[in-house]
Amino acid sequence: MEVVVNAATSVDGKLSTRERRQVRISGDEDFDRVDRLRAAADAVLVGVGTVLADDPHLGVKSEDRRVQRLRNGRSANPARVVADSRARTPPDATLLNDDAETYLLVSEAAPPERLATLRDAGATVIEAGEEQVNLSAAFDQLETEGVDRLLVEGGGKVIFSLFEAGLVDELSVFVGSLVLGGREAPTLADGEGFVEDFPALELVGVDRLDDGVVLEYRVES
Ligand SMILES: NC(=O)c1ccc[n+]([C@@H]2O[C@H](COP(=O)([O-])OP(=O)(O)OC[C@H]3O[C@@H](n4cnc5c(N)ncnc54)[C@H](O)[C@@H]3O)[C@@H](O)[C@H]2O)c1
Ligand SMILES: Nc1nc(=O)c(N)c(NC[C@H](O)[C@H](O)[C@H](O)COP(=O)(O)O)[nH]1
Repeated sequence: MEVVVNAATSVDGKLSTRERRQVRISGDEDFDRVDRLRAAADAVLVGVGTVLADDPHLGVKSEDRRVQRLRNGRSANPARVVADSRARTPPDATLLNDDAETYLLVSEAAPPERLATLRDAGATVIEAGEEQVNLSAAFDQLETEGVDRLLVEGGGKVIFSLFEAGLVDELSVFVGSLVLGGREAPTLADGEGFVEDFPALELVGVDRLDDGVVLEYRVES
């Protein structure tokens, strides 16, 4: 499976404010670029922290692109995937609506009654890992469901875990012209952090977009 990570950060590497409040970091050109990435993906993944903070939809915004997907024999929208070890996704979350299929990646620690509620709300549950989701094992199961290209839209904890597990193939980051600051504010890669064996990135693209830049990398290890 090809795993593509995309995020928008402030110039100091933050994904949002210390209150985890969404900020408009990029602009319309970047949102259109993200829409193209979504349209090219079989599924779009976020961590449950992002679901709780932003209640995202994760669908393709452009009707032309949805129509093109249907013409190509695909679903109008990519599937939605939430890394959600303890099944904390609210049953009324927007991404559980009927616009696309939704997979919840959970661990053995997820309470069975939560799983029953979320299945009733339309989710397909994939279990992998004891305490936290074992992303590598969960991705193997997603692949059997036909997910060959997965777009990851954050947040910082999930992105770090994916790098730690060596699962990232491509990374694109829109760096906006603003400073959010705050040592508690989520960054592109949170979690424990690396002290050695940092992921090796090859810079393959630099583009000016909106009032910022998009940096594109291929991940070598
Ligand atoms: N600017 C952007 O592009 C962008 C994109 C997405 C999110 N955000 C922001 O990021 C913040 C949320 O990020 P976050 O880091 O708190 O949460 P996150 O979205 O990374 O979710 C973290 C949660 O995912 C679950 N999880 C399951 N398996 C995991 C694993 N193997 N490793 C790590 N986590 C696993 C855990 O329950 C964990 O608490 C919000 O403030 C949101 O607005 C910004
Ligand atoms: N490209 C981009 N520029 C930004 O300035 C910004 N704040 C995000 N943030 C991503 C984000 O945290 C959301 O999760 C999804 O953008 C929501 O997606 P929907 O519109 O609900 O489909 N992304």
